[in-house]
Amino acid sequence: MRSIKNICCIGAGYVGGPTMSVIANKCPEINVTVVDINANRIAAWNDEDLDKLPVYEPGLKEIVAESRNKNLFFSTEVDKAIDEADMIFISVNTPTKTYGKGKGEAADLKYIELCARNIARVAKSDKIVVEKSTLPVRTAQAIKDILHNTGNGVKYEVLSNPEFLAEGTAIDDLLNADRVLIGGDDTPSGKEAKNILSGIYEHWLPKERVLQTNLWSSELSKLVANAFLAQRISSINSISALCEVTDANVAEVSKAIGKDSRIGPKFLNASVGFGGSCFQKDILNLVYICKTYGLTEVAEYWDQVIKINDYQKRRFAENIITTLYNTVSGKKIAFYGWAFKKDTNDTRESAAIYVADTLLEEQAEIVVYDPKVSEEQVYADLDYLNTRSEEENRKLVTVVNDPLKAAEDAHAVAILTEWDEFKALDWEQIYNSMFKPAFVFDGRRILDKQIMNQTGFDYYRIGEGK
Ligand SMILES: NC(=O)C1=CN([C@@H]2O[C@H](COP(=O)(O)OP(=O)(O)OC[C@H]3O[C@@H](n4cnc5c(N)ncnc54)[C@H](O)[C@@H]3O)[C@@H](O)[C@H]2O)C=CC1
Ligand SMILES: O=C(O)[C@H]1O[C@H](OP(=O)(O)OP(=O)(O)OC[C@H]2O[C@@H](n3ccc(=O)[nH]c3=O)[C@H](O)[C@@H]2O)[C@H](O)[C@@H](O)[C@@H]1O
Repeated sequence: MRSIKNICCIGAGYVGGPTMSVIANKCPEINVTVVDINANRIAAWNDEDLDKLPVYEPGLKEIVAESRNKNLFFSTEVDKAIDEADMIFISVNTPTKTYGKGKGEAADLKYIELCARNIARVAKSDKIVVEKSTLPVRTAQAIKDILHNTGNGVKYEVLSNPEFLAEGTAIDDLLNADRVLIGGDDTPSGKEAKNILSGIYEHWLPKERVLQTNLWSSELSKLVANAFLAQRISSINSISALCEVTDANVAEVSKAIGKDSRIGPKFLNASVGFGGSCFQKDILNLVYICKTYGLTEVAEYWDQVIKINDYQKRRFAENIITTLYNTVSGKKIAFYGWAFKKDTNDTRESAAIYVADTLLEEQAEIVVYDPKVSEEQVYADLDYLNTRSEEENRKLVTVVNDPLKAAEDAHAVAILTEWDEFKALDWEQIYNSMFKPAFVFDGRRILDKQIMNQTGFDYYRIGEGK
């Protein structure tokens, strides 16, 4: 079996960066070069100050510190890294299309195609090309078509190796993956390529956790895994609405049903709605694929997961408005958290953005505090929605770096992200600094209801009557 000396990964984002750092760390005999066209991102990956890495993940900076410039390199020299590599991971973004056919649903594959064409143009020796990005089922066919039509004699094997890490726990997820999935052709060279990639993961994972399948099962399994996970959240969030009007408690319901080993306890936390760059995008993509094959009922079934998620975000915002005597105009609302979950600086599709947008339409004033999200990012997220002018967003929204300051003279605090530090805040001091009645809307159910009520707050949380 061929041995791999050089790996190149195209795309130094939330997946490419952490995944390649772990591979380099666990496979010291392999040189790993992560390349990106975004020079700022590469400069940040190379920054001597490890707190400036472009991705915040617990445990990441330690791994980067151990391996960087030994066998882990970050570079903008894409062609050079492709040329030198035996194995090339494609880990570029695959966002939802914002134009043309499939707008708002299909995955935009232009970056993937550019990578394939770049490889076809540059490669002079045989390569294993690995799809790491999440892709619609059958994308590997398009990649093969591009690679196999160069006429220059270079041979390629295309593998699908989707990534299952979650942000905030990426390093732990990579080091202790439930499974690694490798799809490829069942030809002798396809099997050899799958075994070579399996061998890389077997440096730190038991062999039985590395699954090999055909290409299409692997591509589709990634979309299905995300759809099932998101479906659990929408299921429990739909029940949270029912709990609020029946005096049932969603946490008690989650616990009760989760004890059934057939259901299991994970991913049953009711929330203000799931966010993140992938759940919505991947389900929309699944819906689009089903429609393309004429599977209308299947498409509608999965679309409902998104609809409930939109409903949950809207419901949370509308509850704030109704509770604050049907008007938030000119009222100050402190947002605790902007990231889509704790322990990440990523804000893509964060529920906070949409809750803010609804409240801003009602002329609320919002003060945001998030320990890892910058002021520019908050404004960029709101501007991207195009609901109002950039000036208005800056007039109505302030970003501060102190949670106590955010709450000063506020009418309400809304908890949008479950950062641990919010539990340890001096809530009595917060109460004293706010307008009365002082409202707290806990979209993450992280605070103790009894203590909050004793402190004097009007405390509401998702999935429970007051
Ligand atoms: N973010 C996550 O937690 C997970 C993401 N995924 C999937 O992984 C893929 C990547 O996601 P992220 O890392 O979050 O995206 P990202 O947006 O953080 O990173 C992608 C990077 O690719 C670069 N890029 C785009 N086209 C390029 C080209 N032609 N040449 C060189 N660089 C190029 C971009 O500049 C960007 O830095 C997506 O398909 C996503 O669905 C899968 C599992 C988890
Ligand atoms: O393909 C991807 O991008 C990744 O998507 C998710 O990972 P991620 O979005 O990073 O984070 P999750 O922990 O899944 O959380 C997603 C959202 O759901 C919310 N959530 C999660 C769990 C829960 O019980 N309730 C809930 O509201 C979180 O707060 C967050 O907003 C999957 O968990 C990963 O396996 C997958 O690789």
